[in-house]
Amino acid sequence: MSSFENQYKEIANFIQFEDFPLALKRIIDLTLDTEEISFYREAHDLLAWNDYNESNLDGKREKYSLLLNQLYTFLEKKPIVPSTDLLEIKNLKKAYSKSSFALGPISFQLKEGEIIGLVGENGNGKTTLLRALCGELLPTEGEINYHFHYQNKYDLRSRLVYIPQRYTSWQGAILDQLRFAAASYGIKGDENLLLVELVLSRLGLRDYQNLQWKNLSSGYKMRFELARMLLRKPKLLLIDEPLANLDINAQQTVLNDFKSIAKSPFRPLGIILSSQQLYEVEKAADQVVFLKNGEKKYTQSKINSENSTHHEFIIEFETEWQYEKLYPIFSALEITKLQFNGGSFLGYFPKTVTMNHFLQLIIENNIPIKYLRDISNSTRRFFV
Ligand SMILES: Nc1ncnc2c1ncn2[C@@H]1O[C@H](COP(=O)(O)OP(=O)(O)OP(=O)(O)O)[C@@H](O)[C@H]1O
Repeated sequence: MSSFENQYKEIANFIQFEDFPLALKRIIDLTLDTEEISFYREAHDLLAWNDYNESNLDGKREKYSLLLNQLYTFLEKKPIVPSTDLLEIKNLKKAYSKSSFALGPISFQLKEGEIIGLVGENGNGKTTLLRALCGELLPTEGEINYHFHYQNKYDLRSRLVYIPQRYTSWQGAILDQLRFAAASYGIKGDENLLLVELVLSRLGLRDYQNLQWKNLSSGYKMRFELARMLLRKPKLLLIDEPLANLDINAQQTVLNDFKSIAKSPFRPLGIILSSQQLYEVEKAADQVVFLKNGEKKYTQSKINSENSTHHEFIIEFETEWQYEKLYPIFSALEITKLQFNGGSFLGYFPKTVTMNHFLQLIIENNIPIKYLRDISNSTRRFFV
């Protein structure tokens, strides 16, 4: 089954199980993928109908399914973009004249449709790396190769979008700002308003479109930046700490948004994001690059399973039981180390041990467990 068919089935499921907000977001993604004004109009009409039919579930099921099927018929004829290389950095280094900090050497590759999560404690070089990648900082050594066509530095900056931690401030209502941004990217006439409305809806900004930028919360300011990004259709999105000002639900939502935007079968995008939210980033990213004192300590990859082969089974768990009660039980699994870090235990076992073995022992011995996580392949193990 192609990635597009999977996408279609997933949306059909959202409709069937009445998750209409999620279905609508994904229908808008497909609508944007068509790049056809007639579909922008259809989706716009659906949004307008929605405003007066919030509780009409049967109507929603019918209308959403109709548009989804029309989109499917159109898009199944559109060629799926094969995943190609987007960015390669080789032995990149950056030193500052007024600081002892030095980034690198760092090497990695990014393909279209992939997400890289940059993780690491404060001051370990995440922002420095993103600024070097967007051309704001000149590397001291090494290479940055962008595998997409651009004519000059200015053109390069229009093919990639860098969203820093501190946003530029904007004047006026966000609808007007986005319409202006779209016009400056060459989107004129009816298409301008239709596209901006879709993008506003896609990012949950529809109810705030007439607010002044300065009155948006920081989470919504980030969404506004993403809306500007979607209008520009870049190849590469570099974004510094996008989860920093979001509550836990919004973090999940934004990461899922990143995933579906990056993995569009027709207009894929590469994303590099930095974050302190290790678990959330690990779930969404294809590769996690862990920076420590400016150096790449570890890359976790979902794409290349060789990289994720762990040497031992490490489990983080919480229980009220004490060390002396636990250790003899876990020796049945040949535990090599049991460590308490204040809040939780870390158990280190040979790599032949699996989660099922561990769970079996927990159940057989009736150990009360409050929290449990396999961190054998997680960068979490470097933080504990
Ligand atoms: N323009 C600069 N001149 C001199 N030193 C700098 C400059 N920018 C950053 N640094 C130093 O480089 C180091 C890495 O900073 P950077 O902002 O890249 O880390 P970070 O991992 O993004 O941190 P955070 O999570 O706190 O944003 C820090 O020690 C910082 O003081």
